[in-house]
Amino acid sequence: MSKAAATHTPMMQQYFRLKAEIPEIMLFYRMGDFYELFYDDARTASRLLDITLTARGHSGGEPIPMAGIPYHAAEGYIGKLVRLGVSVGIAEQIGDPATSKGPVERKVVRVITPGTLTDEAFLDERRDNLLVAVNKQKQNKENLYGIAMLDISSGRFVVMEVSNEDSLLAELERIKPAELLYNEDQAFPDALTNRPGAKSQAPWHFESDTAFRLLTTQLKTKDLRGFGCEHLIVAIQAAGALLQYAQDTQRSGLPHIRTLLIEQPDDAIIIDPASRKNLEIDINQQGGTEHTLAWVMDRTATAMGSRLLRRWLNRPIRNRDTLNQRQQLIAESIDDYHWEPLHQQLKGIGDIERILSRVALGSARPRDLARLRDALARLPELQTLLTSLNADRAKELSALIKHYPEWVEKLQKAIIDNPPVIIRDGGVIATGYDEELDELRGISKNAGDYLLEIEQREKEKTGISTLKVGYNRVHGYFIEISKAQSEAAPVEYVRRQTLKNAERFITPELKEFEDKALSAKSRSLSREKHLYEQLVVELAEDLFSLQDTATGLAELDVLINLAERASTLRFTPPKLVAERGIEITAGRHPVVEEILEDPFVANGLELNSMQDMLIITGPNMGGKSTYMRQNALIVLLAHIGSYVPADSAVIGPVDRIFTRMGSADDLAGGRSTFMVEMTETANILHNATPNSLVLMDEVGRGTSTFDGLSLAWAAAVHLAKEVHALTLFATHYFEMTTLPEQIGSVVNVHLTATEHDDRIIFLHNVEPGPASQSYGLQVAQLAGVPKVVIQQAKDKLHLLEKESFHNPSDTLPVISLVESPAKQSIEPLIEVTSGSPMQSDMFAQGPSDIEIAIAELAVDDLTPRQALEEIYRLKSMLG
Ligand SMILES: Nc1ncnc2c1ncn2[C@@H]1O[C@H](COP(=O)(O)OP(=O)(O)OP(=O)(O)O)[C@@H](O)[C@H]1O
Repeated sequence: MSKAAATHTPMMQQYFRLKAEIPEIMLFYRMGDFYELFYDDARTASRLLDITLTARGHSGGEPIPMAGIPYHAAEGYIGKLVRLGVSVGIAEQIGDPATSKGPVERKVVRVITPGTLTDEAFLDERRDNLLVAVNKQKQNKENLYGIAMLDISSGRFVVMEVSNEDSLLAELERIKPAELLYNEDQAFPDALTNRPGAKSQAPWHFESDTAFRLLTTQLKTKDLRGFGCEHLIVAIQAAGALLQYAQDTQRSGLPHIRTLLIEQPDDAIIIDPASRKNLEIDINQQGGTEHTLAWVMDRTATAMGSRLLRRWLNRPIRNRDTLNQRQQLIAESIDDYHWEPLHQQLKGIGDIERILSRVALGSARPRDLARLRDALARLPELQTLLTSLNADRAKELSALIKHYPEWVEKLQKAIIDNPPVIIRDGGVIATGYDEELDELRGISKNAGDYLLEIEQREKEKTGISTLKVGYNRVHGYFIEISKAQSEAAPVEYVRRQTLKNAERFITPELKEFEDKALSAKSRSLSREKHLYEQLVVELAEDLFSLQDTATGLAELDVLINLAERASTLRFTPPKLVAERGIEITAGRHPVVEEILEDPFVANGLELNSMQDMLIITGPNMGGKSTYMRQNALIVLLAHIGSYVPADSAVIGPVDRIFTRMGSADDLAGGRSTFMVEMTETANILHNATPNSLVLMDEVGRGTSTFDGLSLAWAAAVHLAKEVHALTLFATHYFEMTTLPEQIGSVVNVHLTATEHDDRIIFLHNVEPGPASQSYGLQVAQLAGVPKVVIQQAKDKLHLLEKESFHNPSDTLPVISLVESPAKQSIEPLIEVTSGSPMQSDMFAQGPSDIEIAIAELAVDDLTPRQALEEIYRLKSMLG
């Protein structure tokens, strides 16, 4: 303790001791009915929570800044702080104030951090809340990254390793950690360390031996071989740091963490952060959840199902057997609407996954147990419904889910129908569950009746008419008999008090009643608490089996949900095949179709080894982006096991989905729109494979026409000739439509539109061949650009078209491909030839006559007179 601290009051000294245990964490220090915060914690809390900053006395001669939060309202404030990324430590009084010398003993009983939340009140029920640790190691000159993640509210604990920084960032974008721990001795990119909730940890947290010991102790195993991850050293070190942190914050065992799962990057379709954003899987471009794929696909009955569905959508898998098994269950559920009663049953199940974690951590609330009781009571009916499905996965899930008749009976007997939120004030345990509790409750409730009963009985027994039972605070319960009759009191009556006209007695029975009655209330409360805790402990003994049940129910919920969606939205089962390619007939965009009031125009797609790139042209607003995205979403849905919005779909292996689509500046990252566009393009060119689905939308539009077109061209050529990726390439550069003439596997398609009364009508049909017209001005008119501007644009367009006709060498470039001799050579040769009807580039015109004249002036050689003449000449050229 510092010298200054030594001059503090004993209470403040205790505060400092506790604060030193968790220096980085905001400390809530319990004082009676308040939590008090001091110094910087008080200042920060006052700012963040908008609460008054005051002072509590002086310490070391200085006023102590203080902010107070009422105990009963603490939950709301803590929730707000944690959502803002602040971790909170709770110091409770654990000593007995009556017997304490000096300040009552206090202890930090819990630390609540953004990534280790379990309370229902703090969590978003439809979103995983993950704690993640990352670690890095050089291996053969390459970096290897280890990632460990834990959902403490379900016990799911996963490790993985990735081999480069991009993959690391991509995984983090998928996982979206609420809190992220990284080794402070290692260099990580700003994109990682600047994430909200990122925290550096001392390097020794990541030591192998400690990690191994912690993990084997937690998982109760001798080594990690059983989990198949003993070779993932870098990830295991991260897992050790993570587990240590979780244990430190929970300050209790974590029995619900019992296994370690491995995610292999190759098991899933890889989606980089930009593509994830573009595809709007569960978060839209604005950061909301509306109009996303999850928004359409999620009608799950339980919150745990909803979270699992989001996990699936964010990590589509590639294992065809698993996917086919899911499809099989969906198919059977659609038959005869089997999904409907199952969905109804699941609705009554609730979020038992999170309830069970709270059971494991000993923090389950009465309503948790009531919900668990109601959920378990539904299992027999649900199991019966499941038996009507023959799919292998249905049988496996049924085996996982099980029955718990003893628990249903016990919980039904133990917990009242609608228990209060907390156990503190009692009223949770039902009558008839425990004799002792019933008796204690009976005493406090029926004390009056009982006393009358004793009085009546004693009167009859003794024949003393003046006998009555009474109570005062000093002497407690007594039997009072008038002086005159007091001699007739039986021998077991013990004299307690003599009054002027009466004697007061006590009997063993009354004494016993007194003991019971006086303490009945508090004893019934503590008995109730004890019984409750016992129930939670006993439940925890069945934890593993109950957790399996929750896992099975969550998956069943997702699959039943997919069956409902398929049936309601007219989806069909995709065929997953081993041959490369994608063939879709009448595909639809699941989200646009939902939002659109007009009918959605379905479009097919055919990509295979003979034809692996489509150049897509068509007017703005014609539906190019929609078409490209719908194909990516169909592929994605097929890889969670879902049916897809198409009349039919045959899908070969897909290892990655890349999208390069409209982007904004990355101002925070210091990158312009064009820079973002090119970074994403580079990523695709480097990493795409023949099995990758690549969507390129208007590549090159962020720079001058010549540069943009050249880049777009070169990128397309590289993808078509070198990578052979399955590519959809939308462009407004009409010149790109000549590519199929040079590369056999590239095909033109276009989105159709037609003109009616000078207005454009979009037909949204994908047809073979290039678009014949661009309709840019019509779309601008549609968008409300002022009439005079449209007219001016039309005039300019005519002029440009005329000039391009008369003076071909001044106009647009058409690019012809020179066979690229080597793999690296992706540079096209630009030849300036005839113009194009599609797009004219005002800025790409050659210099005007007047510009040429000015450029040719030899200014230094002119006399003043000649200079004046030149000015006249130039001016006349303007006229
Ligand atoms: N197949 C379709 N059926 C019905 N409506 C469609 C279809 N495709 C697109 N649309 C409608 O057209 C709008 C514009 O589509 P989209 O953004 O895909 O056009 P685009 O060709 O990519 O335009 P731009 O070139 O300006 O980016 C969509 O928001 C949707 O309302």
